[in-house]
Amino acid sequence: MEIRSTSDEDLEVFVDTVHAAFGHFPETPVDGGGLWWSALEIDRCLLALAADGRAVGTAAAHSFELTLPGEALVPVSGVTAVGVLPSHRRRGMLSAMMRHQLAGLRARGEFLSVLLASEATIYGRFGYGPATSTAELRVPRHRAALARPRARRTADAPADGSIEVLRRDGCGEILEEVYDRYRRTQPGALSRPHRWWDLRAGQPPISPAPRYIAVHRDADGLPDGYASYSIDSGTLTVDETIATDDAVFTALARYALGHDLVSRVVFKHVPPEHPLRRQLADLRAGEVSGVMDWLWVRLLDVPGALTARGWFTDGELVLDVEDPFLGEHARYLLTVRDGKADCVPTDREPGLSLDIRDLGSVYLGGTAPSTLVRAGHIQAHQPDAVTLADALFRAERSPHCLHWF
Ligand SMILES: CC(=O)SCCNC(=O)CCNC(=O)[C@H](O)C(C)(C)COP(=O)(O)OP(=O)(O)OC[C@H]1O[C@@H](n2cnc3c(N)ncnc32)[C@H](O)[C@@H]1OP(=O)(O)O
Repeated sequence: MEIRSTSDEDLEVFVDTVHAAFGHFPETPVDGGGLWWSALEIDRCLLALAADGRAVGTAAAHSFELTLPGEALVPVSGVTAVGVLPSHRRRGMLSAMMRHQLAGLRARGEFLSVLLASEATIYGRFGYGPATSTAELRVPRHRAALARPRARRTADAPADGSIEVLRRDGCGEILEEVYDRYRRTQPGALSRPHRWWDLRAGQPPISPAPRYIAVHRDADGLPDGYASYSIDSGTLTVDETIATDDAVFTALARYALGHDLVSRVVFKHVPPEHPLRRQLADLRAGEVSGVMDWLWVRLLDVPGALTARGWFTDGELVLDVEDPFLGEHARYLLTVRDGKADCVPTDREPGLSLDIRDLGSVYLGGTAPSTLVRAGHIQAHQPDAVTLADALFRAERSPHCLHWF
């Protein structure tokens, strides 16, 4: 087997191979664009070739920016389009491509790689851990009243602005600008490169699917949030609600929940613990369903990754980190002072011993280390190390990612 990078002339075979691996036929181009694969960076794609030279496996990487806790923006590779033809599976092709790709990412100086997994059983062995979750919140309209806010200044204070209804086709620049502002302060969010909006490559509201967009504007008329939605058989489905603050989210949710000729509102891609459920007068009216892992994170350089994010509690913790796939094992002293971390090799006794995939899961603050201790995946050598790790790794708010790639 050979693994090689691709160039422009390989695009067709790459796209054909990945579609055959997933068992789909390539979509028909819409106005020359709008296809997921049009956003591929061809020099970042890999083909695995069988002994006879035929392409049998694929993997690709997008160049994104990821927002870490503390509003740190770092480059990451978004691994995607991973596939092996059904005729060539379980012979180690994926493992070989992962090894090749991770080495390449390190050679680029990247310390993090991320992906969305088609199946949750595939990527742990390669050192990826599930770091964010997503869910749908379903609200029947007859139980959609919002409670009166109990705090004086709250997210439910009416946002001082207005909502305008536009069609997707007329407002691409607004969506791009608002999304970009939102993602810079949301831990776990990925950038959406301009090319994606230009090519309409992705899922709604990036893709060409027809959508209405409720655009929220502040008191000065500047867009600061949007909800992209469609209505079918009495269900209003919101693809994504992007808001630069909580009051704007509430205003957009109030708009969706107040829509006439609708019996149910489904908010897709919300964090499972979204405050909107708490804003409903009837706590049981908001049904959280379809909870699933979304962004998987892989650390490629532990000190690089740990010193890049922001921290909110001071402390000192020794982490003993095993990376079975890359055959690495090291012990680090993590020292956090005034929001910044120092991370150096040490031979001190560890507080926690953990697999690199579990470090990926706790890295963005979306999974408490104590949960993985209780699950039997992280070993705690001192009881207070767990309490300290929980305090150290938390983020300013739950990490969340809703970009599909
Ligand atoms: C980020 C993304 O793009 S997600 C998309 C992933 N792709 C798909 O789901 C498309 C359909 N599936 C496929 O193309 C293939 O089955 C792949 C890519 C998932 C696996 O490719 P293979 O070449 O068969 O994997 P490979 O032989 O290297 O297997 C490596 C290990 O993973 C395991 N494994 C592979 N696929 C799966 C799976 N779907 N579920 C559970 N375990 C799996 C193998 O059993 C093997 O385990 P071992 O190391 O304990 O022996």
